Amino acid sequence: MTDTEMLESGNMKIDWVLNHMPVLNIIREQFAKEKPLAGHKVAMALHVEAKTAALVETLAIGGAEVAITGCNPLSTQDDVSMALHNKDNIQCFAKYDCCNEEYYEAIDKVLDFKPDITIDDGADLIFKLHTERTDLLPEILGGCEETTTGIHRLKAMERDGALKMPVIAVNDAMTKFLFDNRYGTGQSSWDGIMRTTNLLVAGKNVVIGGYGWCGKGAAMRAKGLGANVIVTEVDPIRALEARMDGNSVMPMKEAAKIADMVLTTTGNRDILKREDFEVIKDGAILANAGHFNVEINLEDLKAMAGSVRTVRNNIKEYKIGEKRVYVLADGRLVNLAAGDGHPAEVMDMSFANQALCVRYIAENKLSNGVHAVPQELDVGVAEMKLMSMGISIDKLSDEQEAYMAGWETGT
Ligand SMILES: NC(=O)c1ccc[n+]([C@@H]2O[C@H](COP(=O)([O-])OP(=O)(O)OC[C@H]3O[C@@H](n4cnc5c(N)ncnc54)[C@H](O)[C@@H]3O)[C@@H](O)[C@H]2O)c1
Ligand SMILES: N[C@@H](CCSC[C@H]1O[C@@H](n2cnc3c(=O)[nH]cnc32)[C@H](O)[C@@H]1O)C(=O)O
Repeated sequence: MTDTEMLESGNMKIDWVLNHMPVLNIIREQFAKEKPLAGHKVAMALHVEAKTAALVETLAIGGAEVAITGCNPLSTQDDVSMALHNKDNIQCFAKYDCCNEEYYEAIDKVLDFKPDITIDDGADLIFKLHTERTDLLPEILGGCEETTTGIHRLKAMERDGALKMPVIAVNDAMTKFLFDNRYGTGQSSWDGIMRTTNLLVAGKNVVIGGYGWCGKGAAMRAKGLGANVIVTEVDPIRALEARMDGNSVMPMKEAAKIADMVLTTTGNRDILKREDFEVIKDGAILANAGHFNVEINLEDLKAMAGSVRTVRNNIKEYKIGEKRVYVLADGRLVNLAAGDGHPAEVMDMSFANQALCVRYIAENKLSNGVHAVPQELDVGVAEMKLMSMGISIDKLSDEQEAYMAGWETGT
């Protein structure tokens, strides 16, 4: 593609998703009128694709200057990156398939811009700010974190007294994780796996590693596609929930023997490792929708494999003796590295929360530590989403409110 074609393609992708992000559009209109972010500099490390671009534009419309890079070496869409870089008050440094060095150089470039607000997906910017770029911390009003694992890391920093800035845990908003992690990952992971492999899911043994919000969504959609779903867990309550939702539950070492496809969604490392590869079924297809590229231990797989070759775009074959094991998108998030990420309607709510939380940080002085998304913002996003869907709901009467709040009546 020529540069002009790239630009056009990126802008068309952004226009398409914007037509399906009604809540973000309401916020854009408010931001255009009120300019709540005037004078602020927002640094971002998120998946650079069209829905993220819609968020970036919204912040710029609100008056902010924005610098952005990727949060995963394989999730950037270069046409969208170029389209963003060509917009007023926006700089974009993200590049698809960058090496480790380029990835962290781009994080530095975003920080060179001396932001006062950050948005992370996996805490990359905040980690740098607390290690090599501590000189920038005094200017930081606060940050937002998009994902579960990022929040685990930030809470660990807070526990150790190491977190020196306020952060809003956007992932933990109800209108984020209940929809994005569950329905978003549920749909987009299978979209990524199916378009990459061109294979049938029906009738296959599908193993889902982890039964958290992402795992629940992925298992639910695999079942809907006709798979026999097997869940692995380490948490007894979630394992029980998985069983009562109709899935089989067993340790990975057992599940690997019968798996046609494995999808990891834990946020933890080594969900698939040497002992599982030793027993894994010939032809098994492995994908990750959890965190970075640590859930499938590729070092173990490489060490065991006699040969490795690319057999189709985004599919590597590892040959262990006569056995073949296929890894999608190098074990990175299959929905973003081998797909277009979550559906626009879902990211509409996640990114509405981000935009409102950036505004909240700009307008309120927060203490250092991890903060919840204010409940009124979270409920407000749900109300706007329902309104955009043409759905109205009932209201509590005064009598009902009194009945629910009191203890004198009711037996
Ligand atoms: N692909 C995406 O677009 C996407 C979207 C949202 C979240 N995420 C990421 O996915 C991961 C999961 O997020 P979540 O919100 O579902 O988290 P969660 O905490 O709700 O669920 C994780 C589950 O994995 C289980 N687990 C941990 N170690 C395990 C092990 N060794 N074996 C089996 N199960 C194990 C936990 O018990 C838990 O039930 C995180 O890294 C998050 O950042 C990815
Ligand atoms: N950056 C790490 C952490 C996991 S990303 C998981 C996050 O990606 C977000 N996400 C999923 N799909 C999209 C998308 O299409 N655009 C932007 N963000 C997305 C989602 O909100 C989720 O919390 C990594 O790449 O491995």
